[in-house]
Amino acid sequence: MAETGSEKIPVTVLTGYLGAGKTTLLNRILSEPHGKKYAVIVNEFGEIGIDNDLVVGADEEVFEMNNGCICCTVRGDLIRIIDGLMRRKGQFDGIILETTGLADPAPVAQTFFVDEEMGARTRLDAVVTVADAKWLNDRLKDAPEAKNQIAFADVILLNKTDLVSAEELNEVEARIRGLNPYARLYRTQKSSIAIDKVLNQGAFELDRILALEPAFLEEGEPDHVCGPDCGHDHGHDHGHHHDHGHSHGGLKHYHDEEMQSVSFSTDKPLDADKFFPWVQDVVATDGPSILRSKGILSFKDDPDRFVFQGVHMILDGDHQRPWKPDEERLSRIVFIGRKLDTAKLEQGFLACVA
Ligand SMILES: Nc1nc2c(ncn2[C@@H]2O[C@H](COP(=O)(O)OP(=O)(O)OP(=O)(O)O)[C@@H](O)[C@H]2O)c(=O)[nH]1
Repeated sequence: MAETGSEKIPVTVLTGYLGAGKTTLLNRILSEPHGKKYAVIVNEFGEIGIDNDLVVGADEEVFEMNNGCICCTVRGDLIRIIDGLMRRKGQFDGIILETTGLADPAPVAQTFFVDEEMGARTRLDAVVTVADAKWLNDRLKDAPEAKNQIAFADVILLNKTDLVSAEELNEVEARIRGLNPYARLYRTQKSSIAIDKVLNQGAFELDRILALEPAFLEEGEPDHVCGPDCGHDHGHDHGHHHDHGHSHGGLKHYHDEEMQSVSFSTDKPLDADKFFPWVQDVVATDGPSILRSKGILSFKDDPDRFVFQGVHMILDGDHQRPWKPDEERLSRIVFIGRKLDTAKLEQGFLACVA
């Protein structure tokens, strides 16, 4: 078992594939009247910082790490942020770290053991994985990260139970159990779960993880294969594969062989009557290759921020809150997927300007 010294700050790592329901869970946790104060760290995929803005109470508590995947380029950032938090000890009861949907949780968890300072001041409480009941089976076939997220979990939320039949649900649960028979598993809708099933679990078991990955405690860079243009010096490769983000001009592309993230923004108000038909058409046509889409939008004559979310072809959207007087009314949208036609997406988005 990991040490559970009471003076150490518990860290909950929230993981799960793109669009599974991590932010939904985070918002639930932060909205509950638990009387506790949590520091939230969000590691996001893409440069325009949408997740940060989707977290409730985002103003004072959320620390964002945008420039790269958490297991590689931003591990230093993570250590620095937590170091800063430690100086404010006593002001919060725990740290919740939401990783990008494409992160392998192993190197993230590793940070808390390999870095001496981190190990002395924090304890990894649990890796909580949100799994999308509708899409998990497909992702287990084509995304190694999805498999690792399940394998490393201490707690699994089998989410979006409303989108599948009872039979499909049993099937996906059996698949999860095949990969990880140990985790506590809960079936959820909209990540609805009692907070005490997720936080303060004392569940992260180093022994089990070492059985899965003997090199877990090795010093140095985490184990994965970087893309050809990563620019990082990795000492060894134990066969993980990971996606890395690289900024090219104004756009940020994430890619290994094929996964990429493209984002666009405009400060001109959008026309809702143009935007919705366009985005519906985009996901209807390219839904299988677009794994995730999301945006924060400013519509003409609308005082509220509109948050739009998509997972493959399923779209969701709602008014979030009024734009603040001093806030720049920037519309931002991100698409994450394979073989994206960037120019066409950009053109389509900009054509939605009112
Ligand atoms: N039908 C259905 N939709 C859900 C459920 N849980 C979450 N969603 C929706 O799924 C979409 C993605 O949810 P998020 O919580 O943003 O997912 P995420 O894992 O944080 O996504 P990334 O940060 O992009 O990886 C949103 O539109 C949610 O409203 C559920 O149980 N059922």
